Amino acid sequence: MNTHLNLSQLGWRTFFQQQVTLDELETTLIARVIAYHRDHFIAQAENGCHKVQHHSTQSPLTVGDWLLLKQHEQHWLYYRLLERLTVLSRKGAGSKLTEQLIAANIDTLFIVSSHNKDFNLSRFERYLALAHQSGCTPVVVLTKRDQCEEPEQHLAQLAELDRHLIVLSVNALDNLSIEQLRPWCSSGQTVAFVGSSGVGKSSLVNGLSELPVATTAGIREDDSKGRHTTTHRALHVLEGGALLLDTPGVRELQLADCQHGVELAFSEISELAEQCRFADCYHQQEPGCKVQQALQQGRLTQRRLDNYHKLLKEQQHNARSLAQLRSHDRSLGRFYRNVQKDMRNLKGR
Ligand SMILES: Nc1nc2c(ncn2[C@@H]2O[C@H](COP(=O)(O)OP(=O)(O)OP(=O)(O)O)[C@@H](O)[C@H]2O)c(=O)[nH]1
Ligand SMILES: [Zn+2]
Repeated sequence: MNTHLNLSQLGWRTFFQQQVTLDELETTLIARVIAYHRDHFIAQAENGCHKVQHHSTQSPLTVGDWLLLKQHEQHWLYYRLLERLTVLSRKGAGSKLTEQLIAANIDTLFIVSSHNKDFNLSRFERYLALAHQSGCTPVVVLTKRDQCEEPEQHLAQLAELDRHLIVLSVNALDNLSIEQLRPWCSSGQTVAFVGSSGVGKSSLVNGLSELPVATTAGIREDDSKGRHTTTHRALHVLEGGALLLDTPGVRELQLADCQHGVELAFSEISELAEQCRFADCYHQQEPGCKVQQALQQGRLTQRRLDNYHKLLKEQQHNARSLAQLRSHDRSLGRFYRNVQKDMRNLKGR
């Protein structure tokens, strides 16, 4: 990344500015996290990149976060995290339930799928719920238009899902075709791409970049022994000035604490459900169920209703497990504090 980006090119805007006091403006450095590691991160400020130590006791950070840093001798120290405009998170990998921050302050989430067997409405619904929950604007990009006989069919199905949804249909290998993505890629905007393997995400990214992203991906930094090491950079500048947020692992998205996002992604079902006779209607056999009525009248498909129930169930399961985990963490924290207090009391005796 060009080390001479100014704050607005890095995505700075009024929402963040309003959180900084006059005193902080004078005494701290504003920076954005562009790469993240277990015990330190790389933050980019107007005066260049800085390696900053981070401890597990400090609030968790993720790529895209805005921070205030304070100088101490030769080092920059993490001082304060600014409130996020959007945050993308997911359930932790494997059976261990933790909430993982994927990225923060993304403006546009490009949901990529191809115009072929990968095209799957339920998968779109999952991604849309996630985008809505995070606060990012979802833009669906259908690739491989050149290999599809009837791309219009897919467009019609997506319009049925949500007629306000922005859907672009492209040949990712044709630079003229991917110009359609440009309106979301201007300077100061932060974008990310999600979608299954092989749908054309890299092709899109490379088509939108001045340089192949792979060649710009390394950051050289000096480790504690003065050796040069290279780390993966998660924010890249696209042609036109947008920042591309690219981290591994966004592909196996699961829902966590995402009921609001599911309700937004299935807004017509939520609206119907509000009119059901019973407030706790399961939309199965209950009399006066507006959802079942819409199904029978062909205004709603069984597939969509099933996926709505499936995603809600999945997110409820995750949310419950997360709540248990948090309460466990809290009681563990209390236990440690009590032990520390006891030790102090013992020593003080
Ligand atoms: N004809 C055609 N081929 C495409 C298009 N988009 C991608 N491809 C091809 O599909 C293959 C996969 O594309 P990638 O861009 O690597 O897909 P990806 O989503 O980045 O895949 P992962 O890196 O596995 O996540 C490549 O051989 C591309 O050349 C398209 O719109 N039209
Ligand atoms: Zn009902």
